[in-house]
Amino acid sequence: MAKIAVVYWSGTGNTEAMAAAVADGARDVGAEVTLVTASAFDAARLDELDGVAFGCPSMGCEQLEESEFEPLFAACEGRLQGKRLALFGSYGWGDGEWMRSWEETCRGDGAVLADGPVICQGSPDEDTLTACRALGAALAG
Ligand SMILES: Cc1cc2nc3c(=O)[nH]c(=O)nc-3n(C[C@H](O)[C@H](O)[C@H](O)COP(=O)(O)O)c2cc1C
Repeated sequence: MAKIAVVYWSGTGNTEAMAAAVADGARDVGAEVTLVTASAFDAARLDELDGVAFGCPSMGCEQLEESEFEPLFAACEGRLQGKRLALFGSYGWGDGEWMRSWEETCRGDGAVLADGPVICQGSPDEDTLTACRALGAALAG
């Protein structure tokens, strides 16, 4: 059974709803899933996981949220070599630039993207939640 963590930050609940759907998708294919906020996750736990999904909305100016999520992600970066990874998050008015740079950073860290990132504007609709569940299943598969 694959061990997966879904680690997210969400200010107003949009990325949180996506995180729950990613976790559901991974559970649906039999994975053991931990759904956890960035502030409650420890980078060292990555070593015991088969895959990790990170979720963070576009904040700052097309950046990761800087007080909790970015420091956690920075602490994880050295442990991403060869790690199966999925990315997701919500944005407001941009064109997804934060996710393109984040994906590039993760590839540079040696992570293996299980599938393309899932992003959505504002709150996730049913299609987005379906895509999130598929992302979780791909990560666990
Ligand atoms: C301080 C702040 C900065 C933001 N910066 C951006 C941005 O650069 N680009 C963008 O598309 N959306 C930006 N947003 C909008 C959020 O990404 C959007 O509201 C998102 O749905 C929030 O997701 P959440 O509910 O998971 O917190 C920003 C929002 C806040 C509060």
